[in-house]
Amino acid sequence: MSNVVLHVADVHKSFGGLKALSDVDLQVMEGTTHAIIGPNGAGKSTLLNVCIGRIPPDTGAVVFDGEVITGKQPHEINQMGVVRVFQTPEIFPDLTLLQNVMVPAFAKRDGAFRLNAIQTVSNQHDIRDEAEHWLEDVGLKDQKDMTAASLSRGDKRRLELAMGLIQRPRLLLLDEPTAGMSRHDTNSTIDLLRKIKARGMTKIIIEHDMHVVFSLADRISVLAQGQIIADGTPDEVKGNPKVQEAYLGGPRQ
Ligand SMILES: Nc1ncnc2c1ncn2[C@@H]1O[C@H](COP(=O)(O)OP(=O)(O)OP(=O)(O)O)[C@@H](O)[C@H]1O
Repeated sequence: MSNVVLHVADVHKSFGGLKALSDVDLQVMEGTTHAIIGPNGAGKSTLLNVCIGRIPPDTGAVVFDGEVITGKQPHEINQMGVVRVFQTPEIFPDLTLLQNVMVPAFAKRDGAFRLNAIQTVSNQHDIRDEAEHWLEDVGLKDQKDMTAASLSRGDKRRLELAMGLIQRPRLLLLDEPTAGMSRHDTNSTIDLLRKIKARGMTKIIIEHDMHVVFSLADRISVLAQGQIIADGTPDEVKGNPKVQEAYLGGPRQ
C-alpha cells in the first residue's frame, strides 16, 4: 500500500467573516497526481498557500512525510522538498535560461540565494550540467543561452518547471499550469507533465481546464465554498451529482 505524502488535517481558515476553508481533510498518496478543482473563490489557492506555509490555518494541521509542517516558514517547507511552480511567473527575465535554472539549485544547496552570486554560480560545473539536463528534459536546451524575457508564455512555464524539477521535489505543486495558454501549448504541457508522472513524482495540480485535469489526475478533490464536497477517481468525481451541480455543470467547464 502506498504512503500518504501530504495530509491536510481538519483545516479551517477564515478571512474576517468569510470561511475560506472549512473542515478540509485531504490525503495525497505517494506517486499520484492529485487534482484540486472547484469554482472561482472555492478556496483552492488558500489551501495551496496553507500547504506551503504562506497562510497559517486557524485550526488544523498539515503533515508532510509524517512531520507536522504547520507553523514552519515557506523556505523551510521548500527545503523539505515541497516545491510550488506556476501561477505568477517567478523567473528572472534578464538572466539566461541556464542561469535561471541554476538559481534554485544554488538556493537549495546553500539555503539562500544571492543574485550577485550568479557569476560564481555560472562557473560551477556540477550545477551547470544539472541545469542543462533539466532544460533538455523540458525541451529548452537549445535556447539555454537566450534571456528568459524572450520566451513565449508556454516556454516560460517550461522554464519554471525546470526550475522546480532541479530541486528534485518530493511533492510538486502545480498552480494552474496551463492558465492563459493556447490549446497547442496546453497539449504540450500535458505531454510534459505525463512524462514527469511516469517517473512517479507526487504532484498536486490546481487547474480550471477540465481537459488538463482529466488527462493527468489519478484522484480529484472538489472544493466548493471552502469545503471538500467530493474526493475520488476521475470517474467517481465525474459522476457525482454534487460536483456536477457545483462545478462541472458551471460556466467554466
Ligand atoms: N487574503 C485574503 N483576504 C480576504 N479574503 C481572501 C483572501 N484570500 C482569499 N480570500 C477569499 O477567500 C475565498 C477563497 O479564495 P481562493 O483564492 O482561495 O479561491 P480559489 O478557489 O483559488 O479561486 P480562483 O479559482 O478564482 O483562483 C474567496 O472568497 C476570496 O475572496
